[in-house]
Amino acid sequence: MIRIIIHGCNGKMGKVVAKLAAESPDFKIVAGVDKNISPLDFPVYSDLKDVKEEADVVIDFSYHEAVPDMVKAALQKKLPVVIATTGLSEEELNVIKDASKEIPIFKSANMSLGVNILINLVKEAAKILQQDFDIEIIEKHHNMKKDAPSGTALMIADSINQVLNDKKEYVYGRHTKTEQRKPNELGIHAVRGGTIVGEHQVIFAGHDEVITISHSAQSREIFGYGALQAAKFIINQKPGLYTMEDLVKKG
Ligand SMILES: NC(=O)C1=CN([C@@H]2O[C@H](COP(=O)(O)OP(=O)(O)OC[C@H]3O[C@@H](n4cnc5c(N)ncnc54)[C@H](OP(=O)(O)O)[C@@H]3O)[C@@H](O)[C@H]2O)C=CC1
Ligand SMILES: O=C(O)C1=N[C@H](C(=O)O)C[C@H](O)C1
Repeated sequence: MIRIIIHGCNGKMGKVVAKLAAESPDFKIVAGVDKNISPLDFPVYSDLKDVKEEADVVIDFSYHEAVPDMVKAALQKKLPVVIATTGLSEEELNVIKDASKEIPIFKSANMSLGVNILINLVKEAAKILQQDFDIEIIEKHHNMKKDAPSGTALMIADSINQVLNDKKEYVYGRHTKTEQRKPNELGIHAVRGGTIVGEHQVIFAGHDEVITISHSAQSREIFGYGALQAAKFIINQKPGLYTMEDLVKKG
């Protein structure tokens, strides 16, 4: 049985992870960390460094500013970490990279299998269409999401740039633009409203034709399930920074 600490346990995703873990004989939530420390089915602390329970891994769905201290505490405790939180700054990413020299860290802006398949399809399309098609990404999320654009939209954009001969420049929305679109642009657009779980569309627009590759998350459970699979994977790895690609490769 894998013993888990959930960082951000009182949030929307923290609660989903706790519910899925409780339904499985393979996982046990031994403690949680959150700003709100009312106890759940497990003890809840305000800081990872104060957690007394023995654990095998930390799963983090919290807020970008909370991630560096969480990673430093995991490093002290020599605990592997699964990071799902998005909106991380360069500085926060550097803390993660440095820590991954000493502990195994799994990080993905999207824990669903589907988005990771979409990324493979989009890379193939981008290779073929790069000369004549404009690429734009539209993401849609619920009205409580704090970061924009989504981590997934940025991850998709970065994976497109990996395969292009001439790298694109990201353009976020176009509300202040007064000139026409340049060929080297990759537009990224964020929509926020209601309870949309998470939608990503990648549009390849050519002359008189448009190809759209899209993914629509229909529940938060797909992310929670992916995070638990990532936890199972990361506890057996050497120190390093791992992604969904590593997990999918492993089968
Ligand atoms: N990779 C993936 O597949 C997915 C990633 N995400 C990402 O995960 C993150 C969380 O999403 P979601 O659950 O919807 O967000 P919520 O706001 O519902 O949950 C975040 C939780 O973390 C808590 N928190 C904030 N700061 C701290 C801190 N310093 N220490 C401990 N806990 C803290 C929040 O408390 P309070 O509310 O009091 O601020 C809240 O309870 C986001 O970045 C989101 O983009 C979401 C879904 C899928
Ligand atoms: O905040 C969310 O809800 C989600 N965030 C992730 C992101 O920023 O890409 C993943 C998912 O789409 C849900």
